[in-house]
Amino acid sequence: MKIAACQMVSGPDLAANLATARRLLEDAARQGAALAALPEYFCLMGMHDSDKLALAEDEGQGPIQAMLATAARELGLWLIGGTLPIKAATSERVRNSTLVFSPSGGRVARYDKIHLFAFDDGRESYDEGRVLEAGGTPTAFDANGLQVGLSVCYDLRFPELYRGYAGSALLAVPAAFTYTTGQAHWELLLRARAVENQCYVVAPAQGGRHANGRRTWGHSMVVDPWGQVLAVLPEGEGVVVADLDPARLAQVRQQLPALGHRRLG
Ligand SMILES: O=C(O)CCC(=O)C(=O)O
Repeated sequence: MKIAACQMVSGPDLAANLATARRLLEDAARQGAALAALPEYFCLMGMHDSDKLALAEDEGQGPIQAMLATAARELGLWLIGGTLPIKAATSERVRNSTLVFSPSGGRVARYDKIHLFAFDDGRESYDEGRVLEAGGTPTAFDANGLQVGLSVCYDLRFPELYRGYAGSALLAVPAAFTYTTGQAHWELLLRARAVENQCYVVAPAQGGRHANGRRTWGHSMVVDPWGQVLAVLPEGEGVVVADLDPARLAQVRQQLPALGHRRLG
């Protein structure tokens, strides 16, 4: 099964971002991908945190979700819809949500980012807790018999989330890592999650200079269960495609049966 990670440099214009996402998904399908993933906030890298509130959709409604469902159906893809803001049920804040659509266009899973990013090195500062409400439910879905565990960006730093997905064939990590932290940790963490859980990792990212002045690290990639980077795109818009080979997955787990040697839960 070919899997694709789409890299974007999203800006504040929703229509432009949706058009770019669609074009990249078409490219992924043309390259033979059966599953494609968009990055965190593919629909918006706004000028202010509060832009997310203005764009937030009710679950099951709105132009962003309509675009994802249509693209999945028309292109025949399992589509991991990066993230988009979904209105929280009981507060003014929003959830940072990944919605997954099957090739028939039906929504099969929703995962809300659990760990909210905060960073301040005196030059850059982020605090997602200002507008986001954290999710609390690890979520996996089944794509043609392959289990896929969901996560978002900063979640990558919390290995216990992925341990809960142990046995999955694939981990998905849509992201918008900062340039600073990405340069230091992105590949290291992705390869660690792949090696320790003996599975493939698909990591679509934001990568470049955004209209809001922010710079993201990019390096969207697919990693195999041995920790090898199969495909990577350093910066700018584009698609990376690699083969998820169930035989390779079984071989790694058989040769080094570490998943079966866990002693501490
Ligand atoms: O963990 C990091 O270094 C970056 C995380 C991030 O940018 C995010 O979660 O949006």
